[in-house]
Amino acid sequence: MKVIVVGPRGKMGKLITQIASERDDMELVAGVAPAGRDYIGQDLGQAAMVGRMLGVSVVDDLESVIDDCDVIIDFSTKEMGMKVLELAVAHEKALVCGTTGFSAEEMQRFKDAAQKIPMLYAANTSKLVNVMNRLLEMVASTLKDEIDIEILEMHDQWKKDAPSGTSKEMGEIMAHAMGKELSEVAVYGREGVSPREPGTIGYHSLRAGNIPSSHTVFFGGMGERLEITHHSYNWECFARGACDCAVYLADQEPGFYTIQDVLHLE
Ligand SMILES: NC(=O)C1=CN([C@@H]2O[C@H](COP(=O)(O)OP(=O)(O)OC[C@H]3O[C@@H](n4cnc5c(N)ncnc54)[C@H](O)[C@@H]3O)[C@@H](O)[C@H]2O)C=CC1
Ligand SMILES: O=C(O)C1=N[C@H](C(=O)O)C[C@H](O)C1
Repeated sequence: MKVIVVGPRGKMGKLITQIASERDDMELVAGVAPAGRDYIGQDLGQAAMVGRMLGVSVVDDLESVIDDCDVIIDFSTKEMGMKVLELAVAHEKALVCGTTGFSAEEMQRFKDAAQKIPMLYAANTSKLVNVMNRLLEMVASTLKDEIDIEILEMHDQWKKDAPSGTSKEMGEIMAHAMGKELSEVAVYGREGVSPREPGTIGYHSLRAGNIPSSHTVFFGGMGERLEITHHSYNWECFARGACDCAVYLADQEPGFYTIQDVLHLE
């Protein structure tokens, strides 16, 4: 399975390159980075700091290498994500996108593309987060508006989007489990709002230092509280999951896939 990594110098891109280079079922064919970077033209192993040469290059033009691959893995920016999607459709290549921060309209473009290509979008490629999502669904569907739900997510100081893509997915899963849409129940920040509006899901984003990713959902009852938390210590769990998604997608027909399909969690 031949793969192109977009953003191979990023936190995720470096780890995806490292892990893909160690797997027998993946073959790296190129990295794609922004024009003007001093590592354009370098060996991908050197650019991604893998510690050895990989015998393929980093280029600044996806279109020049896209026909060499089976699957593109993109963890970059939402602007680049839209460009990658357009090229993937034009060249009928499978695409794994883990970038977050897309609008509802942009997300619809991924779904529309699935008519032509195998498309997998996952705001979080950690196995444990996706198991956690099932637990959240169970609590929300069992207790519905008997409980107050608050989500606290923490990430590094450089993260471009808030709230995180994962917390949006978690909110959607719990809102649907209660028979609602997230847009009806989400409240972003509660400073100055008292008392708490019943039936809402509160969002709180904290950005500090180099925290990789933490998500806690608080279920507040009367005289009791349940907290379900996932902490990542680094970005490895997401990169491993992204590689699993790419291998899964290489064998699929055009369609919209999620990590639930990869993990057989449906
Ligand atoms: N789905 C998941 O499990 C995860 C998703 N993410 C998301 O992935 C995205 C990237 O996260 P990080 O790696 O932490 O960011 P980062 O800022 O470390 O890396 C982004 C990379 O994209 C590259 N890039 C930007 N514009 C580009 C262009 N035009 N052409 C080619 N490359 C371009 C940058 O050069 C950089 O190397 C974010 O949206 C983040 O929220 C991050 C971790 C896990
Ligand atoms: O930017 C990150 O780091 C992460 N982003 C994703 C998100 O927005 O949910 C996934 C994970 O939390 C790490």
